[in-house]
Amino acid sequence: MRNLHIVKVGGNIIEKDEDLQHFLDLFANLEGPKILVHGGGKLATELAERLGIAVKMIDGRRITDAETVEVITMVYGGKVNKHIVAGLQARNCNALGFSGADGNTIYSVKRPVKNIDFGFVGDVVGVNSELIDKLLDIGITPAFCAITHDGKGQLLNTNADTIACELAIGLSKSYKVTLNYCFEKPGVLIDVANDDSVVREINTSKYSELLEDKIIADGLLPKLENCFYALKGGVNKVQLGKPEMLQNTNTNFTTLRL
Ligand SMILES: Nc1ncnc2c1ncn2[C@@H]1O[C@H](COP(=O)(O)OP(=O)(O)O)[C@@H](O)[C@H]1O
Ligand SMILES: CC(=O)N[C@@H](CCC(=O)OP(=O)(O)O)C(=O)O
Repeated sequence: MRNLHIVKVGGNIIEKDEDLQHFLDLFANLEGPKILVHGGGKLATELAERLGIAVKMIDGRRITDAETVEVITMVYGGKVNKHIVAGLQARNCNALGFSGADGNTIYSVKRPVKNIDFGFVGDVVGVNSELIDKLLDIGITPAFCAITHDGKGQLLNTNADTIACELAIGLSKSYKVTLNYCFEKPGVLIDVANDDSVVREINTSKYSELLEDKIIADGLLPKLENCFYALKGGVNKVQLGKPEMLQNTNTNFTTLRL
């Protein structure tokens, strides 16, 4: 089976252009087929606030009303996605920008209302891996933003970590996938203020231990849920850390195992 790298880059890196450009250097240098998935939550929050649209987050997920769908479409599908695609083109990496609606690549359903009404937030139902596979075959690097669609004309806001995870599971049928979550920390830290406290390997029992000790908190909670879901779904390797982990050097990062 061929190798495939799927790399998700988070909002804290995207927000600082210098950090984003450094990430793009390392991503563009990866050999072989690759897919980029980007967030941009912080930039969406900034624009919503400038426009006077209230921002509400619950459990790390954005409550997405009709006005917020407009904001995220402009920020994720427009500004951030096109900036990243242009940055990759400048590095001779032939990127093609996608939302899940483009080529029907990622379809989802509006999250059913239980205790909380998240609004126009999508839960992924499927991935059009056939089309993505064909694009990879002709040397295209897809760059996905955090938007999916319901097939009836509605765009849905979908967490970028989840998009990366679902793409990784969908493409694991035809590739040996390494799923990389790049963020501003060198991995899961025992002490979030100390970059030297990286947990190098987390298996399911270590995961339970870290959860019990409340070491895994905030944005890391849904991220690690996605990591283990991906491994159970057949993804070959899942790792978490700073963009340097893409270089295969001696950098510290976290590897997840079942
Ligand atoms: N134990 C921990 N190790 C590393 N990061 C942690 C830890 N606990 C909480 N975090 C926080 O989780 C955040 C990463 O989650 P998130 O903001 O969702 O990432 P992303 O930038 O990919 O969207 C980090 O910015 C960090 O502040
Ligand atoms: C439903 C939901 O919460 N979607 C996220 C999508 C962006 C994202 O995931 O961005 P980061 O990776 O930068 O956090 C949001 O709007 O914040």
